[in-house]
Amino acid sequence: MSFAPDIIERLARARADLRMGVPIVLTGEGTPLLVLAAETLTAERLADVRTVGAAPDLTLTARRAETLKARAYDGDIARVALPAEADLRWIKGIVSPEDDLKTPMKGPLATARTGDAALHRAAVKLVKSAQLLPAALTLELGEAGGFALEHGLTVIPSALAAPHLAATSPLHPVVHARLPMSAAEAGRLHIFRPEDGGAEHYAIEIGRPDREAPVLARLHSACFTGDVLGSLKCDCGPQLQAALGFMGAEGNGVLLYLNQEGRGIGLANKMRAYSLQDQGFDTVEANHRLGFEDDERDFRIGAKILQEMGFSSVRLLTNNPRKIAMMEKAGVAVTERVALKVGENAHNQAYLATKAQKSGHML
Ligand SMILES: Nc1nc2c(ncn2[C@@H]2O[C@H](COP(=O)(O)OP(=O)(O)OP(=O)(O)O)[C@@H](O)[C@H]2O)c(=O)[nH]1
Ligand SMILES: [Zn+2]
Repeated sequence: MSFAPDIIERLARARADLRMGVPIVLTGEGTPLLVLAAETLTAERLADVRTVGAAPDLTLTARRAETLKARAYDGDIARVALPAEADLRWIKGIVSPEDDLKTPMKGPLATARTGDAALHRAAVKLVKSAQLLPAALTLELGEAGGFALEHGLTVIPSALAAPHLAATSPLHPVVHARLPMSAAEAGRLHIFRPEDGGAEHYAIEIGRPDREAPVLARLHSACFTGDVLGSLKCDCGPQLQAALGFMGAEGNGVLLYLNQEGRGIGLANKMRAYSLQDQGFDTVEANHRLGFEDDERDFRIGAKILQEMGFSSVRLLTNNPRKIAMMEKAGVAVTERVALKVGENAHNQAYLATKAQKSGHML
């Protein structure tokens, strides 16, 4: 019998630690690494890191490095040597693009080209999975166990963590209850909870769809600004209402409300992207300047929930070919694509055009 947390539980702890600014320790084949999320780093902790001995690096994604004109010798990441005089402001300026236009010359930045970067890569992945800016202050430790014990830090063995950072967590139904809605009186809301301590996702079942036939389905990603505030910058609110309306009119359907705000980067980062959009960058460029890929969502979650509910084929309401491909790959057949074009306005025309040009959306 053991009360000790397993690797999934330790990863959940590590994410919470990083979000609060607490360091964690990554172990693996190479030298153990002390990891702090750059976004939540404080001046006090930076000063503490400098007392440990080794010279810290600032590990960034290659996307962010490209914006900073820093060479990414490690492929998808870059290890920037932290100059001895660099203070907290300097670090925040490197990892966050808010001031890119005000202070465009941040370099030249020296990046490491030798040594093993596997743990640095794992560090960025972990920080990103905590929905923080994908950048970490990383410091090689002589020894991990005693240091972690002395400071009460969470230790993550990277080999054990890797499969869980790449996989979709299993999800389990928690509860469901009747929910009459204006779009459909015969509604039922199901709550699904992932095993990894991440956000819950919801399924809105309308009517009692036949599990043996393709169900009219929508994978909707949370958009606080569009869904709740009626933002005109995107088409999410009208798409949500139209999808529920179609299902109500047919009498059957399933709408998955996936808590993957901002295409998986979280609301804070989406607002950072919006601020970059106000400086003239489009939705894809803004994500890249922040260090993210165009779309960080894991659509396998949607397939898992549908399968858990007993569905194996869908008529999918979408204009996004990636959603169709990912559903098929995850084992849910898409027998038909049902177009969902609503909510175009003067504010979101460029956004929709960019999605068509750069993300392959069907117009
Ligand atoms: N990062 C980022 N996310 C955005 C932006 N505008 C909207 N979003 C998010 O994008 C997601 C909307 O995606 P969906 O409605 O599923 O749209 P889609 O991928 O275009 O696919 P379909 O609507 O099915 O065609 C939501 O999570 C929004 O919060 C933006 O400018 N930047
Ligand atoms: Zn939106």
